[in-house]
Amino acid sequence: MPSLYSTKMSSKLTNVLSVVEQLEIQLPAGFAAMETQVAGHTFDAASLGLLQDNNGCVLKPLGKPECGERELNFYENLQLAEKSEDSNLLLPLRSFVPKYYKMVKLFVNNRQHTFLKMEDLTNGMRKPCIMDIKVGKRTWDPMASEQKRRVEEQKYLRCKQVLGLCVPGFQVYTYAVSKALRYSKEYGKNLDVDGFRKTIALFLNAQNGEVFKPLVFEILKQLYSIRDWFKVQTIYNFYASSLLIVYDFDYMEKHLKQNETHTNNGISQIPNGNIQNNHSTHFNLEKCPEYSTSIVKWVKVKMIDFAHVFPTENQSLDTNYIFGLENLIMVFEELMER
Ligand SMILES: Nc1ncnc2c1ncn2[C@@H]1O[C@H](COP(=O)(O)OP(=O)(O)OP(=O)(O)O)[C@@H](O)[C@H]1O
Ligand SMILES: O=P(O)(O)O[C@@H]1[C@@H](O)[C@H](OP(=O)(O)O)[C@@H](OP(=O)(O)O)[C@H](O)[C@H]1OP(=O)(O)O
Repeated sequence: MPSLYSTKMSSKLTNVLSVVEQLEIQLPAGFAAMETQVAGHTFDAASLGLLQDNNGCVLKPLGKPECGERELNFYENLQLAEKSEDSNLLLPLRSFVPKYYKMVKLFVNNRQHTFLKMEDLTNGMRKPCIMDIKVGKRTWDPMASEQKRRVEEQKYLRCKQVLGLCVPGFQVYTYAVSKALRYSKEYGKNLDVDGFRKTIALFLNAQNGEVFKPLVFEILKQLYSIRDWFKVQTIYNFYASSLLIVYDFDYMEKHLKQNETHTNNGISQIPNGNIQNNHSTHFNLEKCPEYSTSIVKWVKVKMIDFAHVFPTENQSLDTNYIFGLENLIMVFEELMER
């Protein structure tokens, strides 16, 4: 069962802060535990979670030394993309990841920790629906121990081994209740392929099987751009990296109400794409100008978590990531077809 998070900022903060308080974690003034973190390492005896500041930024702790260093290098390389011999590939990659500002040192519990300061993808959203989707059948990196490989290969089995995708966490606002429903990794670990599809529909607030197509359309548009990049890049292998999909339910609700009178509750049809032989259709986005509205501002698809990114060995495509990404695109395309 999901847990309920209040819509009110203050009580949501209280919810999360209580964990911090219980563990007696002291945070620097102006920072709080990130209230919209849906997956990943959180505050407990062994690790730190993400923080947020008052200026629309999140701070991700570096975590285990080897992971932290890899993620820091990844972002700093991107910052220097103009000077790189791979600038033609690195510059577009920048637009697929959160804006990175700098590395900062902060005291937590009187101990200094290093954080990566970056754009909060949920900033400005009143009812952020957030899904973390880990991409790839293989979620262990070349340095992983036998034990780590075994553990990774047993997790999210019925979903990850078939689709190359898994859901370590998400939250969604719905028409039914005013609070966000939060689903943990335990929910994700029990999903099979059909469960995954249904979970995507749930995340998109599908009504009687129908989704708000401009939303799916925008998600697909952003996924296609990422796929186009993966079809040419041979620099990196992205192991255990995620796509974070975020949209603002508040905006969608208002948009639907405004358009209720003339677009059948805002859920409209678009020219059919065609899914044959299990190949992705690639909708012709230019043929659907009605969906290219202000929606772009409240829907984001970004790549996150680069703790297990490695240079490719033979300058080959990242087929592990591409496999998962293609399947994700197909799940969204199926929803456009309904
Ligand atoms: N830039 C961002 N903006 C908004 N939310 C973010 C951002 N980066 C991370 N998050 C939130 O934090 C969560 C965890 O992020 P991330 O996967 O980077 O952490 P992690 O601890 O490295 O995860 P893992 O345990 O899988 O290694 C995401 O699911 C998302 O909810
Ligand atoms: O404990 P670690 O070494 O930090 O590895 C975690 C891992 O424990 C965690 O698995 P689990 O808690 O679900 O069993 C992984 O979470 P996922 O469920 O999202 O796969 C983390 O991703 C692991 O962290 P890392 O990716 O840095 O190895």
